[in-house]
Amino acid sequence: MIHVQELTHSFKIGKKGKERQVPVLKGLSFKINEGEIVSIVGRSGSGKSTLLHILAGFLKPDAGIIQIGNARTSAFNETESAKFRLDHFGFIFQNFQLMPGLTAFENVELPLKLAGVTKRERRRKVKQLLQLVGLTEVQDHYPNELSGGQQQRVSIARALVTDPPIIFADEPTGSLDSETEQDILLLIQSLNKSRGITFIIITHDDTVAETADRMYRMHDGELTEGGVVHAI
Ligand SMILES: Nc1ncnc2c1ncn2[C@@H]1O[C@H](COP(=O)(O)OP(=O)(O)OP(=O)(O)O)[C@@H](O)[C@H]1O
Repeated sequence: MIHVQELTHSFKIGKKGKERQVPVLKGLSFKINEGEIVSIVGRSGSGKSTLLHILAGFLKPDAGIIQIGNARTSAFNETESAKFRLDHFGFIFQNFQLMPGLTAFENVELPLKLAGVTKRERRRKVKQLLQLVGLTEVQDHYPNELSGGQQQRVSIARALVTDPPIIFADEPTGSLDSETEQDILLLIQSLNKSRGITFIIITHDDTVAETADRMYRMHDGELTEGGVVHAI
């Protein structure tokens, strides 16, 4: 369970001597249950990325409490945040963020290599995940030899390889056509069901957001649960 209370954050902008504080998160309180798919939807500039960076421990909030399971992560220092992130979070990005010089297999293997897992165990795990996401046939291809949907599958397998209980998906279908988008959203749903992984999907797209179990709308630094659609 992720429990966020009264989270606030602002950025300082403007020239030196003329800076002003711009509030970006204005006292957010919400919960995300274990094993849920939750979407956070909002227009560009509404504060979604800032919220993701804070939840994942890349950025310290000005104030507020974040509790993840038994951990009060908002009180962590940078080292504690980094360790917690490695153990608990996986990430999927709009532009996949694959290493261009590594094959699909090697991209998925990399986090295990960095964690010092034996070669034998790495092979077993990577093969199992590539099969799960339907990429066994193209495991020796480099990212530029794969379609967008296949690249996103590689990045999903890479996010899963360390068995994190929570995966942050930042515009996971933003670079995909609508058919491939459906495939990836179905894959997320099936991984959520089969492995109980919590997914937090950040998106500006209502259609994507509505595929989640629950949806929060971010508007002007505030969060409301449900599908209140604001005029564009
Ligand atoms: N490092 C920063 N310094 C100053 N202002 C920032 C910084 N990062 C973000 N902002 C501002 O905070 C607000 C929220 O930005 P954020 O990136 O969180 O929005 P978003 O909803 O993720 O947008 P997008 O969908 O375009 O990524 C914006 O007005 C942005 O200009």
